[in-house]
Amino acid sequence: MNIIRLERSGPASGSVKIQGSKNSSLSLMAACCLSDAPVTLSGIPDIYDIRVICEIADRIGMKTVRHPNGDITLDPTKIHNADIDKEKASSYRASYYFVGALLAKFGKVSIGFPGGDNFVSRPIDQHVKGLTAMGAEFSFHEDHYTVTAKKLTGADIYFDTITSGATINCMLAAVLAEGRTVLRGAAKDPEVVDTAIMLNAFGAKISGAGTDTIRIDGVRSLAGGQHTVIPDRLIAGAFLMTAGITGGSVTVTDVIPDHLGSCIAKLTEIGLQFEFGDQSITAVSTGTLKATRVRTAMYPGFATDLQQPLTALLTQAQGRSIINEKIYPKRFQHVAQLRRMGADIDMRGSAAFIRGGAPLKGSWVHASDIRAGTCLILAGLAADGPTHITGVEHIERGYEDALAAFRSIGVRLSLEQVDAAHAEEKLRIGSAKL
Ligand SMILES: CC(=O)N[C@H]1[C@@H](OP(=O)(O)OP(=O)(O)OC[C@H]2O[C@@H](n3ccc(=O)[nH]c3=O)[C@H](O)[C@@H]2O)O[C@H](CO)[C@@H](O)[C@@H]1O
Ligand SMILES: C=C(OP(=O)(O)O)C(=O)O
Repeated sequence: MNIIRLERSGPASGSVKIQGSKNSSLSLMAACCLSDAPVTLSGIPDIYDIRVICEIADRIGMKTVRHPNGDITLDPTKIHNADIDKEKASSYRASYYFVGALLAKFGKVSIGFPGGDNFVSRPIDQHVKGLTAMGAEFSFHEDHYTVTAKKLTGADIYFDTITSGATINCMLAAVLAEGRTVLRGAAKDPEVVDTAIMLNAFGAKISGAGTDTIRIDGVRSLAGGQHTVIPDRLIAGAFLMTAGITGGSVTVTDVIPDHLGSCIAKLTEIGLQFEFGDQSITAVSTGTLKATRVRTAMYPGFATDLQQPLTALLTQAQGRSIINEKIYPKRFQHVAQLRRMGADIDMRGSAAFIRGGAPLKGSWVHASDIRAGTCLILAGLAADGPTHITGVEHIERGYEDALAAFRSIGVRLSLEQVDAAHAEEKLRIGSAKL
């Protein structure tokens, strides 16, 4: 099996070109099914979830071609069924977008349950509620679910909670539905806006994306075209934090600075300084960090996907920090791993109390999901001795080439092959010491 080995590398220094957004790409790729002509997408990262989508697309008849310049062309003109491979659908989270994207055209979608990072509970009741209001019927089976709709009709939908997934899924379904759909309490995330911009360019009638009320007037068909995905604000945020934990200077390029507002505000409270270009942000840190309090929230609040790398950063901040995880109250799998490295963190319900300044020591640790992986890389940069991270496949779900990106700012890390039994033994010894 592969592991990442890294060690303290001094102040990070240099610049990183930020890849296209994973979460937006997942939505855009599925949204292409709505079109009646080929679509070319630029900036789609070459990551596990995208490769799975290409395989799913291939099986339903949507040919995808990755060009030498990295663009992907998807041809939805020959889609012949909406029977989505169960296992592939369950190997990543956002497979549910195929429901919204195929329901109007086929009247029935069969698909595996969503997978992806597991934070104990990730319900889809708001997807069910929204699509049901538009005329869909769900039926749940052991390893898959089916959604049928004789006709999709516009509806007034009040979400019970703010969800980017259900907002996008209902928006996709509404594009070819009959009449007007109004989504109230909609998510304002940049990924929602990116999807709406692309669909509008192809002929959809969506207004209000980026606010909490989105109106969609159904159209008969969409022409294809070209679209460039937005940059990955979550990867960019984690690189800014790398400057903080190493006392260095890191520039992220090809970003949209506005998408990182709450992250930058929080890092400023902690003591980082920033310079902005039109499409770049430089974070500078002396390495002296102040404790803070943070509550995760939906956009434009502090993103839950940045909570894990922030936890690593706060283990090195002077004083007591409190992180309150409001989106996924149990998203703290990384805490046990940080404790193994010497971090002083108490958990009370959905809050982590971090006494900053405890020295970290390199250890064997497991990345249970993408952002836990980023968190452990950051912690490893503040630790004495080498850190060995297992669960590399989770990190690879989010990063096109995490090693190259971290190396470009001077981080010393490598991918090593080890015997799985050896890694398990090392992790077992580490947890027995806790
Ligand atoms: C592929 C993708 O884009 N993943 C992101 C997306 O996940 P995902 O789209 O799954 O997350 P949502 O925005 O839907 O979830 C936000 C909140 O709504 C709740 N909820 C969601 C749906 C539902 O039907 N019922 C319900 O109660 C969730 O439990 C959570 O508390 O947004 C999350 C929150 O920003 C991020 O962590 C993920 O990286
Ligand atoms: C939770 C995440 O992804 P997903 O929703 O795809 O599991 C993430 O990107 O941090």
